[in-house]
Amino acid sequence: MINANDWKQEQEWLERVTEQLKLRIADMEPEVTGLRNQVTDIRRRFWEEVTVNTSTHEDFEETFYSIRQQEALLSERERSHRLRLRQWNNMKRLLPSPFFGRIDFEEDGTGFNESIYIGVSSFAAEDGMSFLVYDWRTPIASLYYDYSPGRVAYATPGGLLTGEMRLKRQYQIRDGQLRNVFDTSITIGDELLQQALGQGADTQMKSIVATIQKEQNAIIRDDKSRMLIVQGAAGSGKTSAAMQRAAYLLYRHRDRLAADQIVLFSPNPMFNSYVSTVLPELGEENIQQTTFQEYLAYWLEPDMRPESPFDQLEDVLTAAPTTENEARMQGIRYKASEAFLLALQDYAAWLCREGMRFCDIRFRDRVLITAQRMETQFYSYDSSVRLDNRVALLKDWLLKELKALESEECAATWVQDELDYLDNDQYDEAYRTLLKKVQREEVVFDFTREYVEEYGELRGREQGEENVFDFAGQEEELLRRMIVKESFRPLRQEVKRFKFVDLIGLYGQLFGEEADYRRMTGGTEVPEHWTEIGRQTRAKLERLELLYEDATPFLYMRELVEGVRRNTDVRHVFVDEGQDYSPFQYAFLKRLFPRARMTVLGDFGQAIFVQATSLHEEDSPLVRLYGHEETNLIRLVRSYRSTQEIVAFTKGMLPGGEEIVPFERYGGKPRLLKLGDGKERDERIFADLAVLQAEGFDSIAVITKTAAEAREAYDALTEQGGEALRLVTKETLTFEKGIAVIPAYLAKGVEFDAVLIYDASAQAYGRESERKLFYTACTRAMHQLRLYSLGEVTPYLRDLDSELYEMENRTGSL
Ligand SMILES: Nc1ncnc2c1ncn2[C@@H]1O[C@H](COP(=O)(O)OP(=O)(O)OP(=O)(O)O)[C@@H](O)[C@H]1O
Repeated sequence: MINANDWKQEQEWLERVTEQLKLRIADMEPEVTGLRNQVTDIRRRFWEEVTVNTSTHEDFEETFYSIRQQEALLSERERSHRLRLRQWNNMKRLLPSPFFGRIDFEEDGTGFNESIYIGVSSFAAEDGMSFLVYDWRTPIASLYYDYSPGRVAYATPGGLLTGEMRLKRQYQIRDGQLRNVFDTSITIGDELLQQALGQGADTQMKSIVATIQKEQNAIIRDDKSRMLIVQGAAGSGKTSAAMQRAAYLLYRHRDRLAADQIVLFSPNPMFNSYVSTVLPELGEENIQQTTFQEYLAYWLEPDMRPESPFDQLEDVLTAAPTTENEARMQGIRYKASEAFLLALQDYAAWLCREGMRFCDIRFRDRVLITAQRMETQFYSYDSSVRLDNRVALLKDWLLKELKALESEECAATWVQDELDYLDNDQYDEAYRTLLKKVQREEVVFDFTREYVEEYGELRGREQGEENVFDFAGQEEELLRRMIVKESFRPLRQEVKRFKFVDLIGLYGQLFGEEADYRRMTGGTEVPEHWTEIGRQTRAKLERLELLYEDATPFLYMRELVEGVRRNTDVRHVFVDEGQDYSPFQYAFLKRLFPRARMTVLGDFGQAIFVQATSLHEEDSPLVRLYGHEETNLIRLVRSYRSTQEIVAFTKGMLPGGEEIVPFERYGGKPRLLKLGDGKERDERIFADLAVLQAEGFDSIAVITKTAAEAREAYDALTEQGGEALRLVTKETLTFEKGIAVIPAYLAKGVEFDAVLIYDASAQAYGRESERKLFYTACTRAMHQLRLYSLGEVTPYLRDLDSELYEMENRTGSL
């Protein structure tokens, strides 16, 4: 705390800033409202203000300019309104807590010591010459996060500025009232951080701008790397850093970066809702949020059904040790690897020589163009032309062929049958609608104009002049063409969408005999259990299903064949829980977003999927993706989420966990309860839930291993009388307070006041491969962790110092 005099001065400064804010908010209100009204007014009267006359060329030109002028006026007002509204909203956001930090800084050579107050946005003095509050994202504010008092330096667009920091101070201001002031020397206020972390879990992630730590600041402000990789322990603030980084980037590049040019890949839909308020809280629009699964579904044909990653994981978790399951595991690993990516590239090269597969083009139960003809045509092209370009040539050829076939088809008997169905009214109706379309210049198909022109002309002649030729014959001919053209339309569209390529056949053909696979992919190494992997893959493909591990390679192969689809608008791709993506998926993302920088945040300690990617190795596929030069690898080892006791317990079960440093915040030790049977366990959990709620813990999770177990636990606890329980499934979209029953893999990325591990027995968590899943579940706890075990306890706790937790046996004694 500071002395009384300082306190008084700070109080006065706060009052001054608050008063200024209030004045400016009131002053600006009429301007903001005025601009909004003007915009509405211009929109409403847009056409009244425009002179529309298209009689002559000059009139037309005048009309054109008049519309352009009106448009320019509207967009100028809209821009001013947006700008002023933003300033106004920023001031309103500042009002309850105008600043949270201050540094006193004397820049070398100036002899002038300036007090810099830092808040969630900038607030300029009325003269516009100085700032009463600096936005936390300004270059000078980085001093606050990076240094303690003493010699300091910060980067500006004009170069490095050095000087002396004489003071660093933190404030707690609530509802405009000064509550606390701390002078800090080393890191940013342990006091503030203590208070922030001591609070209960929330259904929405909070912004951390007042307490960003130095190593997190490096992530937030990294503006140079093409690839930024953050390996951080559970609860080390990776997601928090990612969200503040988005806010920082939007601020720094406001003139050229919009919120929808940043995409965040989240672990599940519920997580999207959890982080969705951070940016609006910071005065920024939300960035695009999606899951990889959503992205796959978007790119795949609607009739393909990709498996969800959670179903894949469930299969892995519940798999008995059979050859079939072992093969699936091998398949997942292999299909996630760089080796498979390279194999597919080799496969594309092989397809240039042989093996392409096409689908017959069928029409009314007949084959119009056979796959065999396409193949012959395809391999007649110059062999130096790339695969996708050759496929494009074939597409053009097919469209031409279809045109010729279409003409021939006019004579077919089915066309006559259709013609017979048209009665006179339909003839006339068709004529009238077509005529209207032409008059409105909304000609949809080429034939319409042709038909209407000729038909109209014929009618004119019929009515006025002598009928010199066979009118009925001509009309029938036109209608025949119209009918055939309409029926061929879907064929043309399918050709344009490359439906003539048998993608499923192409992918399936890879998974045949081992020797064939080697031949097609240039001698690639083949994983163990190849025959079984192939059988499983093809069985799914036959049902138009794709295993999760196949979805990305399948899309990748499609791109090799049909050409790359790219999103060049997106400038930043953030991948949270980055350890859960395969090297293959990263390579795919890189191709998909060629103009984007990538930020990958994750924790290899929480790598629960078989296809996990290491984030911390200097020479991982992830580092190789953009190369060492363009990659920055940051490690976070300080964990903020859980109490010291919970971190000490959880890190003990993780190989390499010793390096994790807990933040000094204390609560009770984790409790391990050994119980006799399921009923006893459920009764005990039920009672514990009541106690925890009575102690004020609002957000509690009963974490299970699988979805089926979550359902069981939910039913059992509901039977005990628990009414307010919520079962979380992979479809759950929102994160809510109360008691959640949730499988561990869906609890990724989120946190709870108290966590109860439903089954911590060796039977549930016995395999080494599930250690990280167990660790992930336990690290969701902020304040309290309880583990319930029927029979033998999971071996992950075997080597733990028994001092790290409290053990309770059946009788309830410790
Ligand atoms: N600098 C900070 N100031 C205040 N709170 C922080 C800070 N850094 C992290 N936290 C808090 O720590 C908790 C964990 O943060 P976050 O969820 O970002 O961690 P994470 O590394 O993404 O965790 P995990 O990998 O386990 O999901 C959150 O409650 C967050 O608000």
